[in-house]
Amino acid sequence: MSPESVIDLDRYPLHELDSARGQALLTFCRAALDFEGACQLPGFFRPAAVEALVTEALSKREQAWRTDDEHNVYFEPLTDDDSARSVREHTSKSAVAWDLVDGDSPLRVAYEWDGLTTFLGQALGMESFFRYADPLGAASLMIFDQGDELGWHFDRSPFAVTVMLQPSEKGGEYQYHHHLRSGEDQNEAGVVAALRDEYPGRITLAGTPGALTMFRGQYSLHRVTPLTSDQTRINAVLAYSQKPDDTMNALTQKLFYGRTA
Ligand SMILES: O=C(O)CCC(=O)C(=O)O
Ligand SMILES: [Fe+2]
Repeated sequence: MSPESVIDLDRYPLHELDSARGQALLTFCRAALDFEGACQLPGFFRPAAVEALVTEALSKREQAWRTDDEHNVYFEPLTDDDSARSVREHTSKSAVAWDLVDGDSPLRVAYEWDGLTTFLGQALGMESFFRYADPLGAASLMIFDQGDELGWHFDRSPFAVTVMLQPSEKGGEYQYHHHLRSGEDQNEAGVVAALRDEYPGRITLAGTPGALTMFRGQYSLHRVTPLTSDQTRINAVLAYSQKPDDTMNALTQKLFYGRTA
């Protein structure tokens, strides 16, 4: 399978980034990321690839690692005062690790193509940008069932990349508050207000099948709302690092995938 059969290069010319359309695409992505902290490209994966990946994810359900945890927005120890650290969030989902993804999976074909890595690094404005070398966490398939959600949180990584494969019917939406904090200002009052649904400017992104989303989740508080109907939400999470050959530590592997590798 070729990258071209997975990614719609007719619409998104990743193989010709120097062309006028390629440059316009990069300008569009950078502007969207600056403007609202996220850039969504609908129809990025072709329908046949999306369909194959939904089948693949569901066929690996038994091997997926199920997480069901309480945490705060910082993934730091919960406190019992009235700070943002004390607010309990819930996250549950099932993750199919990278080493379980098929050799000829459309996800592997896309992720391992340098053309995609180069494009994402340039769109996200990163001077150094590498595929993650982790055998479990490089690219994963995430499965959300009824009641599953990702509680409000800030990411550790400055950027994240996902591809929607099967949206949920009800709930399962990506919501965020753009730039709620910064490197200099934690804006704890704003965080507490957002957690109480009392902060303006909440943005909701509903992904369509095949849509690629880049977002900056380190300063934007975000979540995936609980799924309230039984249609499974499935997406792929593509991980990258600013360092070459970067991996997770064993503890993080255990937390996300239930094992080390
Ligand atoms: O599933 C999503 O749309 C968001 C994923 C996310 O926020 C994360 O993996 O930290
Ligand atoms: Fe996140």
